[in-house]
Amino acid sequence: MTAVSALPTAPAAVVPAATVPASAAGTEPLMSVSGLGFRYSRLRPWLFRNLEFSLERGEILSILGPNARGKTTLLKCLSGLLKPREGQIDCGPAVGYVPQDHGAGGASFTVAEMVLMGRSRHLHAFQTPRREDHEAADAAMERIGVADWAQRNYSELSGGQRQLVLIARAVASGSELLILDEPASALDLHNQSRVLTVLSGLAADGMGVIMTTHHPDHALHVSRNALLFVGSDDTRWGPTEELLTGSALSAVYGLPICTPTVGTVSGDRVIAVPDFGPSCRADCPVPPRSVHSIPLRKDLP
Ligand SMILES: Nc1ncnc2c1ncn2[C@@H]1O[C@H](COP(=O)(O)OP(=O)(O)OP(=O)(O)O)[C@@H](O)[C@H]1O
Repeated sequence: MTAVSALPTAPAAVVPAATVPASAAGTEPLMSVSGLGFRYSRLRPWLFRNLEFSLERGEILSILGPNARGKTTLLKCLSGLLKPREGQIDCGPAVGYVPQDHGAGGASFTVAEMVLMGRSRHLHAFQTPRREDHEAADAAMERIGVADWAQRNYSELSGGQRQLVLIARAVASGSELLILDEPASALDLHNQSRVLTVLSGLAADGMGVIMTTHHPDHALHVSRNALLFVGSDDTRWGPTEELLTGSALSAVYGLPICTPTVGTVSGDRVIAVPDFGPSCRADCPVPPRSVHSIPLRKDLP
């Protein structure tokens, strides 16, 4: 296992995993990962190496990074769908995995049947779902807000609706650890809020949640800790506000991003605002006030 100290020096509060206390409360982490590395073959580059983090009960960990950097691959390793090339994953509970691909395939199941499938790990082969399985599925559909579609055909739902159904299926599974690949990517603003609220509620109930997201705002909103893919051998884990700074996000995504604190109806929030550049329409009512220089990845502390 390569020592974490081999990583470039991280910002002061973004401490290397090995020095992070397992838990302020002294409880066992739900999942702990050390020295994790993966590449699809010897001929392909490493997507990540020396990856270290842990997740406690009641925590939502957000994973961020550019496209094709290896986030889905990491989730598949954490869910047991892919075997890491190196390192170790210690995980006690069963994991509920919600994939990124929401294609309906040729399936002609109802929403209720799809959610009930989440109970399969509680059943023997060919066993008919019991009353408690139906109750768990119904409760999950109510919680996620998809109960009204119970008898609709899953394949006829929109992408966003299917995303909510798959989250309900994972909730119905009763897993203590949910791993979700971009759970809010196809959702409108109201449903993004609904999913973040549901995930926060599950965490408040003592579950652990790991999700990928392309929305720094979502991470800042619900996650105490985040994991940021900076480069193939530079993956950082730390407190969200201290990891997802404007300069770090600008360097990772290659465009100026600032992170102001704004007042909202529910309190002050740190948000991430990207500057999409000269594509801004000419009659934009607020002229740009300053030109940011984008820090390069190599310049990150
Ligand atoms: N089965 C596979 N065999 C070989 N390469 C793969 C396989 N699956 C994914 N890859 C490659 O691994 C890299 C990382 O893919 P991955 O889906 O993990 O990225 P990601 O960070 O989740 O991307 P996105 O943000 O676009 O969803 C990509 O270059 C992808 O083409």
